[in-house]
Amino acid sequence: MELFDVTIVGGGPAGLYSTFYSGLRNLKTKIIEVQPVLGGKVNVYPEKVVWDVGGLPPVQAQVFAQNLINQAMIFMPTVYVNTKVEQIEKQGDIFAISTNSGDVHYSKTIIVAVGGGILNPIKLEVDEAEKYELTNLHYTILGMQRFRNKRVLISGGGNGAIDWAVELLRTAREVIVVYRNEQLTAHEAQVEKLNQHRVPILLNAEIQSFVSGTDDTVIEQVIISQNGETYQFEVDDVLISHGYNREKSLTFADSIEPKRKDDYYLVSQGQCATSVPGIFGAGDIITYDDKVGLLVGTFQDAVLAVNKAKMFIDPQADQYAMVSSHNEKFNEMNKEILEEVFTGGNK
Ligand SMILES: Cc1cc2nc3c(=O)[nH]c(=O)nc-3n(C[C@H](O)[C@H](O)[C@H](O)COP(=O)(O)OP(=O)(O)OC[C@H]3O[C@@H](n4cnc5c(N)ncnc54)[C@H](O)[C@@H]3O)c2cc1C
Repeated sequence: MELFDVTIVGGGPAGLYSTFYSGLRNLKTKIIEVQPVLGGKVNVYPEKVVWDVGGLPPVQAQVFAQNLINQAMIFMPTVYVNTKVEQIEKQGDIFAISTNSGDVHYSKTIIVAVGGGILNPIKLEVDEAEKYELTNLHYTILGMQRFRNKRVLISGGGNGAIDWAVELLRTAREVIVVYRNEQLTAHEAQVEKLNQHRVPILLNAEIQSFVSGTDDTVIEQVIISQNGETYQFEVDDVLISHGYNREKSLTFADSIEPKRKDDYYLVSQGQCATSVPGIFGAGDIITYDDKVGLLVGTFQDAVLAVNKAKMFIDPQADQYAMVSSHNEKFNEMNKEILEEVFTGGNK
């Protein structure tokens, strides 16, 4: 049995930064992620530009995710992907973490960083919709180029849908928004951008069916119903942004008390601590007063959670890590980086 100091469940921004910080604090670290790739929710918006992380120039989300992964790997943690944590139980002083592959991982502490859980897009309930998923019916956008000069119909009126509509204005020939409610619920400023570009927005409207062309798997027309009338739109692509269902797969065994009724959450106890000594939380999964559910919030949580884990294992430990400029761990790497700066890469 290999025992780790810290096991981080979830490889999104909170889990990745926890991994880095845990290494910085000399903790033997493991990270477990259910998806085949690390990065968490940031992988849902790879081409979006992220502006609101301090000290970082505006950066495409996919580059940002890769930077986070690179940083997390600096202290060579043990990494499991394609691995779903199913249950956590207490065995004496340590935790046993069971996964879908049947393996059990052992750890002195755990940082739960599962964000919104395992997210699956809410699918469209229209006859035979699945058959178009391999061609021009999308639930997320992995690259803008595909939509260059295309006519794209978007179904949805929340932040996700409207953010995509605004992004698509840069590449698509035409964007049409269809939403079943009376009013869009997205941020006003984004809606205003659509209005400025005179994007047709059909409210009280929903997709009723699709009409394929000669290729039976390609949508050529979308039939929309609105206030008892039906309308037909020629399209190149259809994007459905109706939100996500959260798979509540992670449970806590009876050896772990107290937990909330739905068996998914531990009772939170202020910032990043849970009611269970040795289990901490970071990122979107945890709540506390004035919690910031953004990337910057995940970093603060990660630092707090790791520091608490460190002090749980060693109550005499410093409360937080030495600042990076004084940290001996970076001495060698600093030399390389500075040499590169001074020589402009020409050694
Ligand atoms: C469209 C969109 C745009 C956004 N834009 C911005 C922005 O511009 N700026 C900003 O600051 N924030 C933005 N955010 C918010 C930001 O992405 C989140 O705050 C951040 O991703 C939360 O990180 P997290 O690590 O807590 O959770 P997540 O990113 O959700 O990561 C959690 C990870 O845990 C994994 N997981 C879940 N359950 C298990 C399990 N049982 N076993 C193993 N792994 C599991 C999941 O697969 C996932 O990879 C945006 C969010 C969205 C949806």
